[in-house]
Amino acid sequence: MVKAIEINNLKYSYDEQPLFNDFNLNIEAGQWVALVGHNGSGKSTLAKLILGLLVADEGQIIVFDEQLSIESVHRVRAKIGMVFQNPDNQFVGATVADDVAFGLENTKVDSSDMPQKIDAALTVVGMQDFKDREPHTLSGGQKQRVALASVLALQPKIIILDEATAMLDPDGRMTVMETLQQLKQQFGQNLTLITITHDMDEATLADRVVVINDGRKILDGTPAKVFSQRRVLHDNGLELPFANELAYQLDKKPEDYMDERELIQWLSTLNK
Ligand SMILES: Nc1ncnc2c1ncn2[C@@H]1O[C@H](COP(=O)(O)OP(=O)(O)OP(=O)(O)O)[C@@H](O)[C@H]1O
Repeated sequence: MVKAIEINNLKYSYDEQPLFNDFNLNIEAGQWVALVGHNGSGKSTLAKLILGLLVADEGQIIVFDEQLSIESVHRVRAKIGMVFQNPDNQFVGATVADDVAFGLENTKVDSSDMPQKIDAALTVVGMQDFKDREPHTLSGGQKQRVALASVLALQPKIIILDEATAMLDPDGRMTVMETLQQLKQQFGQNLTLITITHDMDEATLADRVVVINDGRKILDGTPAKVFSQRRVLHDNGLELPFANELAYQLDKKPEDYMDERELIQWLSTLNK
């Protein structure tokens, strides 16, 4: 197993107020991890620590065998792409293609290779036909896919999406999630995804769900394992995914986890 991220005995305090105290987390290369927790649980802080935007008080953060330090922070950051919540705050270019080019211009990519790299990144997210469009004319979901293309063009090994769908309508959310599913299929072991989200339905799409609260890991496992813990989730201010809550209300036990497709199958058998 190749480790993408290894966090050992992490301690971090804001103004003497401890948030992480002996926090540990290992993420395998190629894994899609949904990091969930209610407001203020520490998700964004963890992302900032992994990126070296905040410096841990104690402990180690290792990204693909390289320990994060003042000396290594630029090399570590180059392995990680970030997509943020507000699609409108992520554009600098006059067109979609300019925008993808902007990140590439800061790298050593030969300018003659740029058009091909821009096209390739936009194709991966299904936005190649929009390359001459002005970003402000796109929908929220399309903007986030372009933001993903800009990150992908830099060939990161890890992409962290911090509430990247929170400002999108259901359609936009769905297209971004479908894009992530495609990325996972296409890149396999070569791309690790971390989605920070309040949306439990989105979290069901990940390989693994990590629930944190007050900087502590509360649950960690497959969606089936984590979402069978209805009581624990409620105690930590979280809901079940829609399909699970509905199944529960229809008298299924919490441990009878089913995703949306399985719920539909089960409901259709009740109808017969
Ligand atoms: N710059 C800061 N100075 C002091 N405290 C902070 C700072 N940033 C965050 N905190 C505190 O640290 C805790 C964790 O915040 P963080 O933003 O990591 O949580 P989160 O899980 O990402 O929340 P949300 O879901 O609302 O984005 C909160 O109690 C927050 O008030």
